[in-house]
Amino acid sequence: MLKLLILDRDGVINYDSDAYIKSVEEWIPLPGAIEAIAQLSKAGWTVAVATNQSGIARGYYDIATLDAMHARLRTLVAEQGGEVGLVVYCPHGPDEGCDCRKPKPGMLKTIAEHYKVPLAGIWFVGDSLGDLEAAKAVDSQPVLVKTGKGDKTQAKNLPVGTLIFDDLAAVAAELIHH
Ligand SMILES: O=P(O)(O)OC[C@@H](O)[C@H]1O[C@@H](OP(=O)(O)O)[C@@H](O)[C@@H](O)[C@@H]1O
Ligand SMILES: [Mg+2]
Ligand SMILES: [Zn+2]
Repeated sequence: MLKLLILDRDGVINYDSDAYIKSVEEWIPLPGAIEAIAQLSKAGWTVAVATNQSGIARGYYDIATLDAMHARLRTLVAEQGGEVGLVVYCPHGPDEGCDCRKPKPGMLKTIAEHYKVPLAGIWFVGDSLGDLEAAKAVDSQPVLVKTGKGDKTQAKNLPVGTLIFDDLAAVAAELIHH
């Protein structure tokens, strides 16, 4: 069976900002995150991404810029000998009532359907409560990292069973070495 790991983007792979990540220049990997994805990939994991990007709906940046950020992610991981799987984003605003914006699980379902694997038990790594709730909604495993908004999120009422790690590197170490 495919070893699938799903990651949130901002605050997990790259630094987040309350001013949104609006350009490739603002898209800066967190320490160890690129290496973690490459190591997971080389260890046989398929690493997919599910990210809210309401900045598109808000007009802060366009799809071409978003694609350039994701091309950069792929390039950096490839330089470490790994690869990034499907990247799914929700470009909608909070008031559009779409099915893909977390905490709705639509993006997780899209990824699972793409790879033809069940979502039950799949680890979804995020820094926001909405990430964890999206996981819980489809019986995936909510995993919180303390990077990005994770420190603040940890103080909230987390879904039962949420696993907590310092950062993506710690998640990768757990999955690769256990
Ligand atoms: O963490 P992921 O899902 O990869 O992306 C989060 C971003 O889309 C942005 O999400 C926004 O929330 P609103 O969309 O404005 O509620 C804010 O939290 C921003 O700080 C953040 O950069
Ligand atoms: Mg995030
Ligand atoms: Zn959406």
